[in-house]
This record gives sequence, C-alpha cells and structure tokens, in this order.
Amino acid sequence: MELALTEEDSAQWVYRGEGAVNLVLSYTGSSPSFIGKVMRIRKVPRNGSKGVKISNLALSEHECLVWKDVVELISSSDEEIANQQYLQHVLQPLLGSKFIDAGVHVSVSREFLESVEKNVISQRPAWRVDAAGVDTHCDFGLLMSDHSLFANGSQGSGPCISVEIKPKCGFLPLSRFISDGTAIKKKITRYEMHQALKLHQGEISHLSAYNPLDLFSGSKERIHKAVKDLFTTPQNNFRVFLNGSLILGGLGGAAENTNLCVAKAFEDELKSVIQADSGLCTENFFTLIAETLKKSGVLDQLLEVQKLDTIDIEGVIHAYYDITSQKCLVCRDLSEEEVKRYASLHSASLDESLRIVKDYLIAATAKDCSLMICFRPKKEEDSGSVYNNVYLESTKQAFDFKVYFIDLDLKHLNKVEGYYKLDKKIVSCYKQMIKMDEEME
Ligand SMILES: O=P(O)(O)O[C@@H]1[C@@H](OP(=O)(O)O)[C@H](OP(=O)(O)O)[C@H](O)[C@H](OP(=O)(O)O)[C@H]1OP(=O)(O)O
Ligand SMILES: Nc1ncnc2c1ncn2[C@@H]1O[C@H](COP(=O)(O)OP(=O)(O)OP(=O)(O)O)[C@@H](O)[C@H]1O
Ligand SMILES: [Zn+2]
Repeated sequence: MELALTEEDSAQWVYRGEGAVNLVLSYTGSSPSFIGKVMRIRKVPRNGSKGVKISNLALSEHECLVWKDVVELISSSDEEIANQQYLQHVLQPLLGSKFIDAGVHVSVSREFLESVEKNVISQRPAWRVDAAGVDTHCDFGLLMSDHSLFANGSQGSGPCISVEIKPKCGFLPLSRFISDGTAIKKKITRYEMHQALKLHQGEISHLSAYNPLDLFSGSKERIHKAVKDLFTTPQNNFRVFLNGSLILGGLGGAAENTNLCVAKAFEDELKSVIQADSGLCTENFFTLIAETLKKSGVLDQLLEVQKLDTIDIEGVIHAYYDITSQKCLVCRDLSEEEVKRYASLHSASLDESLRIVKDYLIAATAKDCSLMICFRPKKEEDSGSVYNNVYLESTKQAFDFKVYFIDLDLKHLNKVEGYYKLDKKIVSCYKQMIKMDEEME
C-alpha cells in the first residue's frame, strides 16, 4: 500500500455510484497512478448495527468453521481484507480469473474520507444517504480499473460504451426440501416474486419486465429479449455509460421505467458508437450486448456458481442451526410428519453441514454480483488488440470488448436466518398478489 491519499486529493475523486455496502468514486485528476481507475470505499449504516468488533478477526467463530479450508480468509483482520482473500481463493478458481479484477488497497486519511463524503452527498440518492455514510474509520479504499472505460481512459482513442447488469438468480430451484406451501418457487423466478414484495413496500413503482431465465438461457433471441426488458425497466439491474458517464439507469440505486423521452435521448447518444439507420441504434446495441454475452460465456460460468445452491434456503437453514449449535427454529414449528423431510439434514455430519452452508454462501455472492461489459469500435490499425472482439453483422462494425464481474463480496453467515425469513415473505407476498389479481378478474 504505497499510494496514500490525503485531504488535498479529495477534490479529484467524484461520485460514480454505490450499492448497499460501498460507495464508488472515479478519478478526474492527472496522476498516472489513478487515471482510468475507480475507488471503492466502505460505508457504515447510520443505525450503527454494524461495526461492533468483538475480535481482531473479520469472521465470527462459526464462520471460521465454515471457511476452515481457506486459511487466508479466516485469518483476515478486516472486512476488506476478507473480501479480497475470498475473491482470490474462493471465487477466482470458480469463476475464472479472466473476468475478475481484484484491485489493490490504497491508504486514505480520515480527512480524505470526510471531505469526499461532503463533496458527494448531493449526488447520492436520499434514501442511501439516510441508510449509511462513509466509514471514516476505515483507512483504505480499493483501487480498481474503471470497467466502464478501456485501459487508461478512452480519451483520444474514440468512444467507448459500457453496460452494467445485475442479473440476479438465473435458475429455478428443484430442491426436495422446498415445502408444499412454497412450491411455487419451482415455477416462478425469485426475481419475479421479489418484485411483488418490492412493489408492496414501495421500493419500486412498476413491476419489472425482466426475466433472469431469458438472460441465462444461452439463446441469442432470449438474451436479446432480456436486455430489451432490462432497458425498459432498469431498476437497479441495468445501467449504460458512455465514455464513463451514465446515460441510462439510476446512479447509486434504482431507476424509473424508461419512457419515450429517455429512450429517444438514449438513441441519440448511441449514434456516436453504433452506425445504424436513424432509430435503429438502440436495437443494434441490444444485439451487440446479446452477441457478446453469448460469446464470452460469462453467464454460463456465473450460473454454475449460482447453482452451488442445490438444496435451497429451506434446506440450508437446518444445516445452519446445526453449525451454530442452536435448536432448529424451523423444525420447532412443524408437525411430526413435516419434520421427517428435514431429518437427513439434521443427522448429517458437521463437515457435510459446513459444506452445505459454504456452497450456499458462495452462490449468494454469485446471485448478487454485477457484470460490466465495455465496448469500443475496433480500428483497422489495431489488428493485434489484446481485447476480445465481436462483429455486429447488422452494422458491419467490429468492437473490442472486455467483461468483468464487480461486487463479488463475501456474504456473512449471520445473514442466513434473514435469508430464510425474506424467502418466506417473498413467496407469501407474491401468492397474495396473485390471489388479489384472481379475485379482481
Ligand atoms: O436479498 P436480495 O436478493 O434482495 O439482494 C440484496 C440486494 O437487493 P436487490 O434485490 O438486488 O435490490 C441489495 O441491493 P440494493 O441495496 O437493493 O441495491 C444488496 O446487493 C444486498 O447485498 P449486501 O447487503 O450488499 O450484501 C443483497 O442482499 P443479499 O441477498 O445478496 O445478501
Ligand atoms: N470497477 C468498477 N468500474 C466502474 N464502475 C464500478 C466499478 N465498481 C463499481 N462500480 C460502480 O459502482 C456501483 C456500486 O458498486 P458495488 O456494486 O461494488 O457496491 P456495493 O455496495 O458492494 O453493492 P451491493 O449493494 O450490490 O452490495 C456499481 O453499481 C457500479 O456502477
Ligand atoms: Zn430443522
């Protein structure tokens, strides 16, 4: 960690976006060490529920059991270090290193973070500001390549366009541990059902048209449809950047549906990159994304890791209670007959329970990460480009492209009970919505 940032540097770092846990800044200065980079800094919830450290390890005692085979991870002293070790030792072997940028830590002073927090506050969504602020006690940030740009920025090398997709879970669960009352999970995607709850809770104002099964289908036509649906209802699943600036979607959170006016402005922006007849740039851009997703194989790889969740949260919860030596609160409320379904899980060895929970947590990361795909029109002269390329037949254009995962953070063991409760809530809200719709017909 040789590079260090102090208060004077803060003006060169501007708001790029954020999720629930991190805030991301992009660099606008002229230092060669930072050009073309973003920095991810940690946030802390305002209610203070996080940050009570009981040991000098990032993982709890039970988590150390779950990850006992990954020594680098269990000895991590900080959440950020743990995330980096997790990326390197757990995810990279599963997802392949070509789609992963681990980044490097840069030390930052408290004054730098305080100043950045002040500078960016007006651009952050209000609900994100209410939920969390910059963690000014963390003394480093994670410096990564800006995946919405090529190499060290695209200035002078033509335009580049990038797309960020948060695909969410791409398969329907088959587990025999899914109860009769929640069997609908085997037919309707978690994403679709979650939409009903989000609508009910006012987190979104329209249901999304996007179906993750289309995106992960492997069929170009269905992938194209998924991209089009993401464009129409981007929420927090879809963003587009032109030369690093957002041109579609919500910065730091969800976006409203794309209306005609936004779609028209988007079509106009695309003209600098896609050489199609008037009104057809957007459609061709969808084709470009679909072709690239198919060609890169990135979604097949991601789906495989998501599918490490083989027994569903309804099976995992029993293994969780065994690992944490707690009475099973699920079996407690079931009839004698129903309990039988889960007996095999409670009689499994500790190692088997640990494996089940570990695989589930890895899958949880893969269901929550995002992808960034960046394109630039290929020039005749750079035939020896180090990047992959894709040919868009309809416009006779070749593009360099690169694909990276972002947000591959470790999901903590103490979230498992919450996952179980949320799963039940999602199914029940969805079923209620269907019932109301039927009654209205
Ligand atoms: O539970 P989900 O599926 O709603 O996913 C959460 C995401 O909600 P989404 O539905 O994608 O809007 C949620 O995203 P938003 O804050 O809604 O943008 C987070 O990514 C959260 O992960 P973490 O708290 O950062 O570890 C995510 O939590 P995990 O389930 O990945 O722990
Ligand atoms: N390497 C990168 N290059 C360009 N943009 C990035 C990069 N990393 C993150 N971003 C932008 O910053 C936003 C927030 O980053 P990220 O998803 O890592 O935050 P998070 O808090 O961990 O998210 P979550 O809520 O899913 O846990 C992303 O949606 C993306 O737009
Ligand atoms: Zn049980």
